[in-house]
Amino acid sequence: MIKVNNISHTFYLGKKGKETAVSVLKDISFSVNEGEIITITGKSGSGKSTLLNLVGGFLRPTEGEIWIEEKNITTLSEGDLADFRLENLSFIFQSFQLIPSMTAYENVELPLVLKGLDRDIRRKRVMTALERVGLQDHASYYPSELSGGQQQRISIARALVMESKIILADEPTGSLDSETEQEILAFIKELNEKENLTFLIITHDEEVAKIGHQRIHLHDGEIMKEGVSV
Ligand SMILES: Nc1ncnc2c1ncn2[C@@H]1O[C@H](COP(=O)(O)OP(=O)(O)OP(=O)(O)O)[C@@H](O)[C@H]1O
Repeated sequence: MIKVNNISHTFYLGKKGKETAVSVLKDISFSVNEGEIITITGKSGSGKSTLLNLVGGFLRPTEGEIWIEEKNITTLSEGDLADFRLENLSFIFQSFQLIPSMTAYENVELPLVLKGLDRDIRRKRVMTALERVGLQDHASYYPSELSGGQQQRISIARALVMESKIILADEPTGSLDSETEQEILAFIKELNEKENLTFLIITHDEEVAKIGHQRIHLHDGEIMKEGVSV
């Protein structure tokens, strides 16, 4: 389902002709099966976000290929990549990235508006997504009226509403207290088990990493250890 083949990534900083090369990822390979949770840990600066941005198609690798759902995304044009992302990938962020002036309902609805779907279809899908995260009664609340855990659930609903099978998560519990972190992790596990959703989660937290069926640890842009939980 996701295959990362010998990815390397280098950023070039400074003026053309005088660039400094910063090698951030070196020869990374792994694959993720449908319905699997993979967690990627590593210290700050180890390359986790860069790897997530590559798999999400926001960056193109300097070397190597990334295959998602049998498609080599590294060869897609910008337009095709944007369409592919919309159809196949959803994202969850540490900071939730909800729009403060929009209600929970409107935040979840937004990607469907961008997709150009009709109002009736949108309503059905938004209410189903809100039910799936247990917040159907909070549709008219603004983000500031919700707890951190509830805001993350709304951002998960916004990911679910797209009905993609793969969710990429960047420190999904990084802004939550430990009790709420456990609640959100249990919810991610439930979604994974009940709905066979695939998660790629980056985290610096070993506790969060434990939910991975497969675990990768990055050190200075290289895979240092891989593990399979028991
Ligand atoms: N756009 C960029 N241009 C140049 N260098 C970058 C860019 N993005 C990231 N880097 C560098 O790449 C390295 C890895 O950064 P990355 O954000 O992937 O690490 P990370 O493990 O996600 O860190 P954190 O946990 O702090 O978010 C860092 O040294 C960073 O300075």
